[in-house]
Amino acid sequence: MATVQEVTSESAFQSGISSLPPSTLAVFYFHAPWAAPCKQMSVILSTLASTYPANAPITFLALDAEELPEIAEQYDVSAVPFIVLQRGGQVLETVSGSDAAKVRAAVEKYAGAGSGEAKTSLPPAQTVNKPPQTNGADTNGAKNLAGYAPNASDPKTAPDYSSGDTETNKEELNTRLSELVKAAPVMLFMKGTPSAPQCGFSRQTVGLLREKGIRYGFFNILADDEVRQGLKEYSDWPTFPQLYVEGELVGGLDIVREEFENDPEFLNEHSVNGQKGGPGAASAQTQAPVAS
Ligand SMILES: N[C@@H](CCC(=O)N[C@@H](CS)C(=O)NCC(=O)O)C(=O)O
Repeated sequence: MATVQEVTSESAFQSGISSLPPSTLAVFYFHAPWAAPCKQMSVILSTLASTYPANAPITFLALDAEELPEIAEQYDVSAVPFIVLQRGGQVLETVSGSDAAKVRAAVEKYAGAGSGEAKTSLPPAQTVNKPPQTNGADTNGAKNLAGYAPNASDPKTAPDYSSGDTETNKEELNTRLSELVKAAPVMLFMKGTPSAPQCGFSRQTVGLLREKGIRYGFFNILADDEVRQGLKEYSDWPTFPQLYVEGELVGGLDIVREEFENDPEFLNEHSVNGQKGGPGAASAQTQAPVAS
């Protein structure tokens, strides 16, 4: 049966894909070790892979988006989990977030169904009735409810918010937010991505961080309305961007700009040239894509 192969270097990736027959469907799975939803997606993908025989014209490759930033950038990975389906060098489809049914439907659309003898049960492939998108500006459709409210977009299995679950859902959301704000030592919650900001305030904040050589992770709040609205309440801060250092809110663009003006040492230890750089500090700025 087919398995998911972890790719550990760019050269391994390049030689791996260049040796694929043009008819083989390649499924690239970008993940990050700290992103809880990736744990679930890893299980989903190995289960899905196991439904195909080893000699089927399909290959599953897993890539750590932070370890392999150039490949992640090449495929516009702005959030993890992120799945790319490619054949003959052409990207056919991408799936952002960890909706198992969506991933399975996409793979089956291009590779046909596997034997159906999955190691563990998978949700059936289905056309998901998505609720209306609240953010038209979402660039990649990323919506990461998985791990917190699986299949929330499926009306048959979506949690019933009217039946007294509200407190639990809020707790789950707050747990998720408290993890997200600490996902990297410096975390920027912004509209869009550093390479394609969707709002002038976010663009200027990215510009400042870049100018100062700060290493940071980012989260595109346009891709997740739950995080967008939840974070306002969680941090009692009504707008974006929001910059966090070690999980603590610094503020928006105005505050960040003020901090840089008033304190030449501000975020210095997180800069590429910072004294406390540690391993990897000499490398280029890290913009860790964060689960969204
Ligand atoms: N003065 C603010 C400007 C930020 C701002 O006004 N952001 C607005 C427009 S991009 C916002 O996030 N509104 C709430 C929302 O869109 O959810 C700052 O320093 O960050």
